[in-house]
Amino acid sequence: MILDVKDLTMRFDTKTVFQDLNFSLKEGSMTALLGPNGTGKTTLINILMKLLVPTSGSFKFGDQVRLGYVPQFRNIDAEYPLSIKSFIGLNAPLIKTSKIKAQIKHELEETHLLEIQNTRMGEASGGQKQRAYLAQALLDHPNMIILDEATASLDPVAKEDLMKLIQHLNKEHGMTVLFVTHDVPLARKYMDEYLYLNHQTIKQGKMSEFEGDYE
Ligand SMILES: Nc1ncnc2c1ncn2[C@@H]1O[C@H](COP(=O)(O)OP(=O)(O)OP(=O)(O)O)[C@@H](O)[C@H]1O
Repeated sequence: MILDVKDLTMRFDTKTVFQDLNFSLKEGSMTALLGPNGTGKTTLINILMKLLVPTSGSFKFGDQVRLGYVPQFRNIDAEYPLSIKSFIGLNAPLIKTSKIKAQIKHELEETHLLEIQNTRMGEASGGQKQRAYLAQALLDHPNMIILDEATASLDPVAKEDLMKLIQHLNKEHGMTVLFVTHDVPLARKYMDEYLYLNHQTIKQGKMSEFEGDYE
């Protein structure tokens, strides 16, 4: 197991977001974290990223885990001056040795951004910006990535491109994927398992057996 969650409970003041969540993720799995608005998906991710402390319960990552996090791309100002390449390099030491330059180039290739590396982030499309965030995360050589609504504001083609890239990382590099989304059809197409957070509890199963689209 790459992640084991035990009796995890989160309360804000008197509001219980979820109670006694139990689940685990297998190494190399592709899991969609689904659930209606406000059921605590982001809260759960923030706990796993150690940005929030749970009220009770625990979780444990496998000893070898290197966790990467890909946020939903922000509305970067059209005037934002950094190129795609420089933006990715923000997640690397300031002094760019040849080794680091080679790593950045590798991630530009991996995320299909090499040819447009000098485009300003402000001018890049939503899909390109989202792939730049992914490339930033990949610089840390993660073997597990958490993506928070990474396809939410992308057009259909950009969505498919991103999902194919994630699929490639999973199949070719054995990356474990936890993908927060509201897009059930997309999850059905690309994910193997689901975690469904609702009514303060979580259900886990095979994506092909997920019933309904809850929206
Ligand atoms: N810091 C906080 N203080 C108090 N309540 C909070 C805090 N953070 C989140 N909440 C509440 O916890 C609940 C879960 O929020 P969360 O953002 O985790 O849901 P979500 O499933 O990610 O929603 P969405 O799908 O809309 O992104 C919400 O009712 C929210 O108002």
